[in-house]
Amino acid sequence: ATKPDGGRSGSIVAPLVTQQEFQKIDVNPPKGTRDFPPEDMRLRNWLFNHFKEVSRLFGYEEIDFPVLETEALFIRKAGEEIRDQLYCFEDRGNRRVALRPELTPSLARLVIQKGKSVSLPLKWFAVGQCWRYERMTRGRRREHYQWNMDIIGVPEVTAEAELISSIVTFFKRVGITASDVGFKVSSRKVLQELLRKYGVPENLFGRVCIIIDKIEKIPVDEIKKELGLTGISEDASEQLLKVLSVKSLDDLEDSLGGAGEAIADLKNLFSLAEKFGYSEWIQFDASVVRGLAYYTGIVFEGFDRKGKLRAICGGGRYDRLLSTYGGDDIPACGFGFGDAVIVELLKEKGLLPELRQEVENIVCALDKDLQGAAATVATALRDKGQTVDLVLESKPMKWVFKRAARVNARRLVLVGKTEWEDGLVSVKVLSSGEQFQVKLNDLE
Ligand SMILES: OCc1cccc(Br)n1
Repeated sequence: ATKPDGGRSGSIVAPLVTQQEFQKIDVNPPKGTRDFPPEDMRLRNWLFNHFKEVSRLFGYEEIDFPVLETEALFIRKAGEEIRDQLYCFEDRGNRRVALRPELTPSLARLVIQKGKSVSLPLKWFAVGQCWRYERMTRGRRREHYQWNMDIIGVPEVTAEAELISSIVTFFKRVGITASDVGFKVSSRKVLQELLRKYGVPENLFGRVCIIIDKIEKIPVDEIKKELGLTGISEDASEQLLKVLSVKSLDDLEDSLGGAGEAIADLKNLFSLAEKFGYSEWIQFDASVVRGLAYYTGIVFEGFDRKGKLRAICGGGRYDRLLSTYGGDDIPACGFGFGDAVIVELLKEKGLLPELRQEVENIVCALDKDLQGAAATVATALRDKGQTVDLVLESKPMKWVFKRAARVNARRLVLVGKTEWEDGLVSVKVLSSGEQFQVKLNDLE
């Protein structure tokens, strides 16, 4: 019988780890994704903390959901880009799943799941990573983080007015002003009223909006062709495109032949903007449609007034989304705010914060048999809530001073043999050079 180790026993020779067992890996993250090393993570935390603090300022509650959802949650037959780029696959249980491309469908799912156990209105916020699978021809990102705030259960335009106020609050907190950024505001009820006027069936509404949203991205003949494919008459298409170039609410009222819901909503929003104190930030712009099929009313998007960047954020009312998932007919509105364009804008405005690592103390034993004592000192400081970088091995002082500078320590705490016997440690304040000895318990 062969020996258990295939005949190599006797002189036990540790088998060499042969080369093929090490396979050099690609240390870069997958295409279109990012790592967040400390300096990038500090900026991300700074940004997300502002998102979350503003949300809490407005009384919203934080929620979260899985980045993985069933694919069906995002399958809408409206020709949206977000659908074409869905990061979807079949899992090991042969389930069709997708990495979420946005957060709103998950929020809708959670509201329906909670059903009668939650009382309306709900004011929820989330900051979550969203994904798209785009051929990397354009070298664009496949993931970004989105800040969302949503109000569920309020049909009035006060909801949209408050959402815009929260974004304005964020901009002001990071130093962006109304001369840097504005909001284009419109209402899809304009398109809805026109489609009804031309007898276009309701079920085409989402699709038509997605086509119209491409107005500045593809030639107008292509837009007309795609509208024609939905069965809309040439005349109706002309009218739809004409209304998008309307420059004022009064002109819109004229072109719609009287004040319908769309005009009433927009007038109400503009008067509320005055009361919230952000009138200078918003303007009516009939060409804003947004690229998500489920919006049904007010839509808005934040833009940089220099026109150099893509939309900073966007949102609107989506009163039908919950019922399309089999939920009750609950009105809702919200926005999404990505983590990419805002950083480009802050960079351009010179508003990116200088964020350094900060540590109050670097603790170091002066010889290796005091390493335990140094651990005691570190723990005592940490128990007082003080941040400590503990030098974990015996190092020359030159090394310690270099590390103290690198971690931006405020002071150096040295544990020396003679002082420690008297319960003392030596402290050196690195900015002033001030030096003193102190009893460990008195070290604040
Ligand atoms: O803005 C659309 C979008 C969705 C998911 C991921 C990325 Br990057 N961008």
